[in-house]
Amino acid sequence: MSGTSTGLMPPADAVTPVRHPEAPAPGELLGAHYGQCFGCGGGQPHGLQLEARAGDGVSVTAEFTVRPAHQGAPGLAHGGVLATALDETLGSLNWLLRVVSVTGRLETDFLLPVPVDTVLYLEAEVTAVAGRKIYSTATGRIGGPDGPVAVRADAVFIEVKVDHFIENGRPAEIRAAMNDPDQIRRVRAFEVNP
Ligand SMILES: CCCCCCCCCCCCCCCC(=O)SCCNC(=O)CCNC(=O)[C@H](O)C(C)(C)COP(=O)(O)OP(=O)(O)OC[C@H]1O[C@@H](n2cnc3c(N)ncnc32)[C@H](O)[C@@H]1OP(=O)(O)O
Repeated sequence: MSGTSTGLMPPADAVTPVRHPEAPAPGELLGAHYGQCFGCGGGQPHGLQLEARAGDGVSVTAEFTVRPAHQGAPGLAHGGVLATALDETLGSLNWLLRVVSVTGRLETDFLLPVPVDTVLYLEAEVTAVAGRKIYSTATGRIGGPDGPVAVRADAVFIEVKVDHFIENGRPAEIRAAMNDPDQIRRVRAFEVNP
């Protein structure tokens, strides 16, 4: 069974998403938005270390290999980890729009069990934008990029300013991030005036 709740339906005044003219070229690796991110950061040994690439239009692709640290049942990926992979892939659409946004709502369908060592082939695209609300959808396939869909999600992300993180993040990590020129460079790729 699969369906989409009304909170995920774009309103009548929603517009077609526009790829930012300075977005990374199709095929380009996007890199982590934060080195300590559980979804994409290289500094998290048990994290997903998901690598996303720009696609055509306002879309991305990504791959994630399920490791033993990601189990829920014996030999199978935890559903929350799979939801994280979808969330992270959807979050990397920020690079294509060049806005900063956070997940407001994420609705996930789990269609097939995903064993440890499986590569999950993810695709995500923005479907509509209404003010600060960014509507998007993602799939995760197994067995190859054209294999069966194991997980899918619909989401609404909400555009925020960088202040969202500065005001809400734990001060020690915020200070470290603001003192890291590489982190500041990444934020500038999203926002003109971070
Ligand atoms: C120096 C440091 C640098 C760090 C540089 C990092 C940069 C790169 C970060 C990228 C990160 C990505 C990472 C992966 C994705 C996560 O995992 S993000 C983490 C999980 N998400 C969160 O923590 C979000 C927590 N929620 C919140 O903070 C607040 O609820 C939100 C989402 C900001 C919204 O609050 P708000 O700004 O007060 O918005 P509000 O005015 O209530 O609503 C605005 C509109 O959105 C709608 N809306 C709000 N919430 C929802 C919802 N849940 N469902 C549907 N619609 C909603 C409202 O109905 C409203 O619609 P309209 O009235 O305009 O039609």
